[in-house]
Amino acid sequence: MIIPVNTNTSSYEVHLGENILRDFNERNAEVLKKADQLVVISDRHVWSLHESYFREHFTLPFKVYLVPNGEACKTFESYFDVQSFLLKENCSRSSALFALGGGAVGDLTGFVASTFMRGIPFYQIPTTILAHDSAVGGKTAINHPNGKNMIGAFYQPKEVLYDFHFLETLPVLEVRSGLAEVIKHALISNENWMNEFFSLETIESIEKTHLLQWLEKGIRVKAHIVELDETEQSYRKYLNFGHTYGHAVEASVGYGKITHGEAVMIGMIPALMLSELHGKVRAGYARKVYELAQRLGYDFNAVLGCSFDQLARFMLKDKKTTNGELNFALLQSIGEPFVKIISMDEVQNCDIQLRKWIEEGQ
Ligand SMILES: NC(=O)c1ccc[n+]([C@@H]2O[C@H](COP(=O)([O-])OP(=O)(O)OC[C@H]3O[C@@H](n4cnc5c(N)ncnc54)[C@H](O)[C@@H]3O)[C@@H](O)[C@H]2O)c1
Ligand SMILES: O=C(O)C(=O)C[C@@H](O)[C@H](O)[C@H](O)COP(=O)(O)O
Ligand SMILES: [Zn+2]
Repeated sequence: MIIPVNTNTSSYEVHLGENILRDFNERNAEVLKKADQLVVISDRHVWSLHESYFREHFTLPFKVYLVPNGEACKTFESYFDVQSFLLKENCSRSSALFALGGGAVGDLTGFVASTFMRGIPFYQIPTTILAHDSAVGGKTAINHPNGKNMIGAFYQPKEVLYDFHFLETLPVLEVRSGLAEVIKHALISNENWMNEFFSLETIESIEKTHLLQWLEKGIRVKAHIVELDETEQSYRKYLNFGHTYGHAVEASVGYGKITHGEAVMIGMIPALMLSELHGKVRAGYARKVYELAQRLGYDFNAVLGCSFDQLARFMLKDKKTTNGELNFALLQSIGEPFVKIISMDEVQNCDIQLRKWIEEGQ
């Protein structure tokens, strides 16, 4: 299956399906043969699991550079190390990069590609469910102690190659993490789709065919929004649903201590509470999603490990905050997002409510 993405600055395709890595190579052989170097950036864990499949199906010569697993690679150090490797290997403006991994590897590689010799092509080869979101749309970044994804660029990949073969080794924790962004895509786009999740009892009971259909739907939602607004001037803020509070939790507990998806699921609960107040989302909906999250095993305890003051400091640095005002992505109704300025006191009320729910459940 192919999903086209046409933004203001570029057009590319997302190819998705089982065992499609070899097709990718054949399809792009002409262009790739012109490159003087092909460099695969992956993390140590992904490479240890998938090196042989990758080598078997990626038939052109390439070099590989491995970075630390997960969020630990979205640092200035890894950024510098990859750039140094590219220089050592005499890479040039005719080289191309391949991000083989989850969203962390994709975000890092994309940012390196956007700045190496002022920009070289890169390809996304996502290996997680979460990366149905991160590999599409061209947000690339590394973290700063002062906030998530603070240093980055909008820089679109040349192609996204989503070979479902890679997903077979994902542990439940990572499936759960990815599902949070899938649920976000449903919440901001389609109530009927969102209703499908309420019948879920456990992560393990999700059928693979359903999961793959949801990934496709998620990619379509994302692609559509990015096509309307590539650089987050307006509609793209909807894709940040759950992230204002979620990113604050992620940064407060320490990057990589909880998964990104877990943080997003946590952040969507205050966003839904606010949507009940400021939109027409029916009373009790935030609680219903919280209970779904509990059934699926999302761990909300990270919230209790951070003070609201800490969270507030990070929220004030959110990229959507302007002149000290928090611009929250909210829902008018399920599937109908909007953005509204919300006072910190209101967020604190949601935080108090959420902490009560978490403590009651202990
Ligand atoms: N750019 C965007 O638009 C965007 C969107 C959403 C999330 N993100 C970013 O993506 C990151 C999270 O993404 P993620 O959870 O995919 O990334 P990740 O790269 O952190 O991967 C999570 C973990 O799963 C492991 N892993 C990856 N693929 C595997 C596989 N096939 N089998 C077994 N283990 C595997 C990794 O080694 C890592 O330990 C965050 O940094 C988040 O900020 C970016
Ligand atoms: O693509 C987008 O736009 C998103 O907001 C998708 C989010 O899921 C993703 O986590 C993104 O990296 C967050 O962006 P940020 O600008 O808040 O760092
Ligand atoms: Zn996200």
